[in-house]
Amino acid sequence: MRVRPRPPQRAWQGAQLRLQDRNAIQRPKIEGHPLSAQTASPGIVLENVSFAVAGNPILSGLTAHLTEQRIGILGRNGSGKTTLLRLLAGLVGPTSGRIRLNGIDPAADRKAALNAIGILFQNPDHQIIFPTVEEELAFGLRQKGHSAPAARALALLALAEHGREHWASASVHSLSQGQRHFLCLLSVLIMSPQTILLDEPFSGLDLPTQTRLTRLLSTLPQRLVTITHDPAMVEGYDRVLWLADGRIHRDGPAAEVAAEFRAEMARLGDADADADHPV
Ligand SMILES: Nc1ncnc2c1ncn2[C@@H]1O[C@H](COP(=O)(O)OP(=O)(O)OP(=O)(O)O)[C@@H](O)[C@H]1O
Repeated sequence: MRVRPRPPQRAWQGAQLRLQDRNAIQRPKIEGHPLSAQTASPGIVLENVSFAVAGNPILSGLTAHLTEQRIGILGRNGSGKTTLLRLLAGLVGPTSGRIRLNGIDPAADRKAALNAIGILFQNPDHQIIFPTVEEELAFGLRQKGHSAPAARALALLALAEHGREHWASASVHSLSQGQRHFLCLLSVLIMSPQTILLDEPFSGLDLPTQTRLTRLLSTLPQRLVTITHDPAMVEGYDRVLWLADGRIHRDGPAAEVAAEFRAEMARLGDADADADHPV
């Protein structure tokens, strides 16, 4: 659960991400299956990355080269996870240091970043911008150059593959929070990005939906970067960065880091520690 007020620019950041570069997007012809991935990639490079707001450091000196397919960013509330995700997505640039995703500077090369990166925000209402399911799914495809009928056909195909063809003309407001979340995931997958950034992907979802999504996510060929405060979410991953107080506290094999994190959280819980403790 979030314990801090969110900065104002966070609201509608998904819509902004999708709308602000509307005119900058190329219109290449997309071929192949809508849910297929693009080519594998050299990875994510963070070189001494720092980010500050009005002089207050939020992230400090992050350095890592991430080439694994399943990467977890683990940390307590306020540790800087979402800020790191926003930097990786290029929604903001670092105050100092260098970020590259598959060779792209995501804050500088918006056009390339929009094609290469998909983001699933924690709150689907920060992401959905169209009134119906079909329009929501078709939007990105239209931006990528598909004709309206082709985008519609691909949207219907994606829904049918998940047994949701009856959602096509539904108003997004008629869907539950979990269903809207699932729609957002489909909107990301239909674009076939190389890298998918997931912000607390199971937040607000019931257990069957979590199980279904876990299964779906585990089959994806893309690189996934998942941010979470829940070690169970990432312990089967390849690598986990543990963020604490805006720094990388620990970086290593997922099972190891998740176990250490879990033990430390249990220790803090037993000590009835304050939620703003740096670790
Ligand atoms: N634009 C901003 N202006 C001021 N402070 C900010 C801004 N963005 C983030 N912060 C602060 O930076 C810290 C890290 O925030 P961030 O949202 O990245 O944490 P988080 O690990 O994702 O937390 P949570 O798990 O609660 O979502 C928090 O103390 C937050 O209040």
